[in-house]
Amino acid sequence: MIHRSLQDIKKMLGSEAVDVSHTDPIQIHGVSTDTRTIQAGNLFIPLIGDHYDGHAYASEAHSLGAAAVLWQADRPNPPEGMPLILVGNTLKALQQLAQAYRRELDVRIIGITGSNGKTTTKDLVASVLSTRYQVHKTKGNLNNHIGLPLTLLQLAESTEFAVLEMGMSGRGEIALLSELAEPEAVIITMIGEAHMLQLGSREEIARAKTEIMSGLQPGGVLIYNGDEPLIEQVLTERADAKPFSRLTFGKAESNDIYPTEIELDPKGAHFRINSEHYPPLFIPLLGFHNVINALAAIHTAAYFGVNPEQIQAGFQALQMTSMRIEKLTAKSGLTVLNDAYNSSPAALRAALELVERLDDYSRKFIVLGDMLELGDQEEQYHREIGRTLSPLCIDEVYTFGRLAAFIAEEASTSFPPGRVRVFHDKQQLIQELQASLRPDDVVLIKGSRGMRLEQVANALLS
Ligand SMILES: CC(=O)N[C@H]1[C@@H](OP(=O)(O)OP(=O)(O)OC[C@H]2O[C@@H](n3ccc(=O)[nH]c3=O)[C@H](O)[C@@H]2O)O[C@H](CO)[C@@H](O)[C@@H]1O[C@H](C)C(=O)N[C@@H](C)C(=O)N[C@H](CCC(=O)N[C@@H](CCC[C@@H](N)C(=O)O)C(=O)O)C(=O)O
Ligand SMILES: Nc1ncnc2c1ncn2[C@@H]1O[C@H](COP(=O)(O)OP(=O)(O)OP(=O)(O)O)[C@@H](O)[C@H]1O
Ligand SMILES: C[C@@H](N)C(=O)N[C@H](C)C(=O)O
Repeated sequence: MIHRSLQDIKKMLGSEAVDVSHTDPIQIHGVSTDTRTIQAGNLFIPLIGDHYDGHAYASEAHSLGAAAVLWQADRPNPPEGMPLILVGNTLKALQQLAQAYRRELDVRIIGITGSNGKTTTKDLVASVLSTRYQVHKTKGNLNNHIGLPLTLLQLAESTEFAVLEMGMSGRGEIALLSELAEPEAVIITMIGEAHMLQLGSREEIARAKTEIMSGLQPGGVLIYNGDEPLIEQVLTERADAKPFSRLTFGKAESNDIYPTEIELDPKGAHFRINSEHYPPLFIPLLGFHNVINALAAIHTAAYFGVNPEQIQAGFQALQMTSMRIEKLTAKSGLTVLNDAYNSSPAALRAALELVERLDDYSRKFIVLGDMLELGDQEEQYHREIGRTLSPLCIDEVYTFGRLAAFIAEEASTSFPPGRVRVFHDKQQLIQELQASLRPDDVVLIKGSRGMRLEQVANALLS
């Protein structure tokens, strides 16, 4: 994490800094925007949010050990008796400080975006690079205009690689993140339908994702899913002036790397790729889509000099973020596939394809929550999923939420009576599942973040 004097911080803030209250040698150790997690020595940066104004917590931050605070100049009554830097805008100051700190480090940065697979690919890339380098990766899902700057400010001076997840839900957001991080390599995992509400079409989603090019260093590399024609299309539109190289991955043999043999089993995926330099590979992740995510990690690792044996070792040592097709076993023996972090049509199709292939369980249940932020086609998207469900591959369908009920309505036309059930009360859903599920069953749980379906997974596991 950042360790600098208050005077240095003021210099790093550049034009954002208006004035500093102290000239004595105050040392800053790390940054916090939240008094609920602040550490002694931190610089407290109060942000103005949806529920609170962080400036109201500046004195509390100081009493909790903050070494200094930033204060937005248009906020009344700046506190006295604590080291303080007056700034034009605290959010912009956070971002400016993060970029300045990044530029002082020797760190090499990899940025990852895409509709789905960002977090998984970030964890895979970090794991394979860690076999050779000191790597820092985005913690959890801290991937937006606040989370990414905080991640940059967490970097140690000795960090060699930073693997940063870049999330968005609207135009211009990825460009900002890329320009803050100034990556040497960028990855676009795939283009789905997530955040269609804000963007309106998959073409616009692709344009938003390719904004990641805007901060790419000259001579950098773009690693992207070659199965998605929209990426090539919008890249042509961009006509980025700076030189960059490109590497493709995907299922099609037209990609630079593609899988040649795949065997999915209950513990993960065995596969080979189209290069004799690579031994058979294994990832401890379920689903074909994760093989594709692993290809992105292979490209990235090889680009930075990690050899095939180190790549396989990295896959074996994978530390995966939770709630991404997380396979868990209840005390009863029930298998829970907790995929509750988020949902969107492409992601749900990937998860359902995985479940349909499973054949080690007595019965297969799916619990599907609403897919949010899909815009005016939301009902159609849910109905399309419902029409893909077959009683030959899935035994029981449980839905939760207004939109997921459309999945059930369509599925009911092909499932026997009583095998498709609609819920709008989470506790009732949990009770019914607990009454129905048996130890040798498997249950997939998936819904958008706003549905909080991890509460269902946790209840079944307790
Ligand atoms: C601003 C902030 O960090 N808020 C976090 C805070 O929320 P809360 O409602 O409690 O506070 P406010 O935001 O209203 O308060 C303003 C500040 O005051 C501080 N404060 C408050 C109370 C207190 O007692 N002391 C205080 O100091 C407070 O800390 C604020 O700084 O807490 C919540 C619970 O911990 C956090 O969830 C909330 O974080 C917000 C949502 C946030 O954006 N956090 C980032 C660090 C982050 O990266 N969060 C990720 C999720 C990011 C995400 O959704 N990504 C999208 C793609 C990007 C979409 C983009 N358009 C966007 O807007 O995000 C995705 O799909 O992946 C995470 O939490 O995992
Ligand atoms: N390459 C992929 N193609 C389609 N779906 C995928 C892919 N990778 C992951 N998924 C699905 O998306 C879910 C979320 O994966 P992950 O968290 O890695 O994506 P993300 O892009 O970080 O998502 P979010 O934007 O919600 O944070 C997975 O559990 C899986 O269902
Ligand atoms: C917060 C936003 N990026 C997100 O994850 N939206 C999903 C669809 C949700 O809120 O459930």
